[in-house]
Amino acid sequence: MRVAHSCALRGAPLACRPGQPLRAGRRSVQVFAKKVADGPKVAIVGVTGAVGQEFLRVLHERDFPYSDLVMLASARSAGRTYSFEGQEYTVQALTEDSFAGVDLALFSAGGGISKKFAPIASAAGCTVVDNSSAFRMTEGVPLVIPEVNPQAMEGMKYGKGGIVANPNCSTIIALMAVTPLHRAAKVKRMVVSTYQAASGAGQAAMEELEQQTREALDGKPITTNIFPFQYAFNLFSHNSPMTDNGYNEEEMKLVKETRKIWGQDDVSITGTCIRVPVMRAHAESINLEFENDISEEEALAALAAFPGVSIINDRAANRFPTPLDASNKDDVYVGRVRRDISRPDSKGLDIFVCGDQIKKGAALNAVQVAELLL
Ligand SMILES: NC(=O)C1=CN([C@@H]2O[C@H](COP(=O)(O)OP(=O)(O)OC[C@H]3O[C@@H](n4cnc5c(N)ncnc54)[C@H](OP(=O)(O)O)[C@@H]3O)[C@@H](O)[C@H]2O)C=CC1
Ligand SMILES: N[C@@H](CC(=O)OP(=O)(O)O)C(=O)O
Repeated sequence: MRVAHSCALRGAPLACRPGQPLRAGRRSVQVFAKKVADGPKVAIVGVTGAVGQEFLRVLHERDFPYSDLVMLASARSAGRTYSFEGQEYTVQALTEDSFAGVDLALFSAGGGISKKFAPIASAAGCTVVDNSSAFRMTEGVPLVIPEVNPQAMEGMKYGKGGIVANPNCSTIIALMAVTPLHRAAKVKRMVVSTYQAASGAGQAAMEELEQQTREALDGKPITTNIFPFQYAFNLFSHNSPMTDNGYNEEEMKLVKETRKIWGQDDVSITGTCIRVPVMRAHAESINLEFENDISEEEALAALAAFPGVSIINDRAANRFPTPLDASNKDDVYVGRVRRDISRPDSKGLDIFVCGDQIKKGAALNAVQVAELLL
């Protein structure tokens, strides 16, 4: 039976409906709790973080069935409470015993925590969807975008143990747009330039961007805790560690993860990742070289037919996707679809993509993966 409840996250009164963003400041409307006796017992690891909070929103929006929820974070947050679908939950400190009786865990507390605790959870029979980079390139661990390669996790189910990795957010957003084109004309080479939002660096980075913006407008000294540079009214090379070949780790994730997800080692990929002062949606400019001919019309038709992709491509109005179009949305937005005139043939395209980093880039993709485990 469907039961009406109000819903609140982070203590603020929120009104929400399945499939709709939560809205603050109104009295509650009807929502349909999916707490069901025969659903999985679900743990959220890193529940207090930017992605952890989004997990709760997405579970709610998608009516994800669960029999119970366990909220886990560091010892710093133990005792904090969240109200979710009409019930109070107390955050517990993550320990090795946290997964007894838990069927499914959504991890988003950083790679170190995943490395240590995901195998412990799996050994206890809990199936893990890991949002960190810890196991993405581990052989035998599927790296899944449900619209692209759901077959990679065939046979896995909640309550049976095992780890599924959620790809890097820039990779997910790029491949949501490029995969339909790849299927239409086979990508040979891909050149990606990203414009990445603060959310990719966590809740504290989002707060720093907001604080610095106020400080800059007020003519005050700029506080820099998260990044070594002023972030407001600035941009800089992605903050992930530099590797020996001059690419940073974020750029190399795009290369390696794309090859694993497509199961194709011979695709050539290069990328430059930049952090821009945008709150929560990443943008990416992508140049593509194909094995076969593909026209702009064919590309647009392939994109329009792909689930989870929306097109904003109005040349006359100079209206194309923006990070704000994509913010808080499930879909990835694609536009600026044009033939690459630097080539003599019809085997090159440019596209521009925007996707919400916390939603499809992280929590939504992970919950869609979890749905495949039901
Ligand atoms: N798919 C992707 O591309 C993305 C992946 N991620 C992954 O998710 C992780 C979290 O991202 P985000 O939510 O943005 O980060 P936040 O900094 O906003 O949140 C971090 C979370 O991890 C928890 N945590 C930190 N230390 C511990 C600990 N020792 N034990 C248990 N929990 C701990 C924090 O709990 P507390 O509040 O108690 O400190 C908090 O809940 C990232 O580090 C990254 O690995 C994130 C974004 C995108
Ligand atoms: N890609 C995120 C960072 C991140 O969390 O990546 P990963 O999950 O690959 O560690 C960003 O925008 O910076």
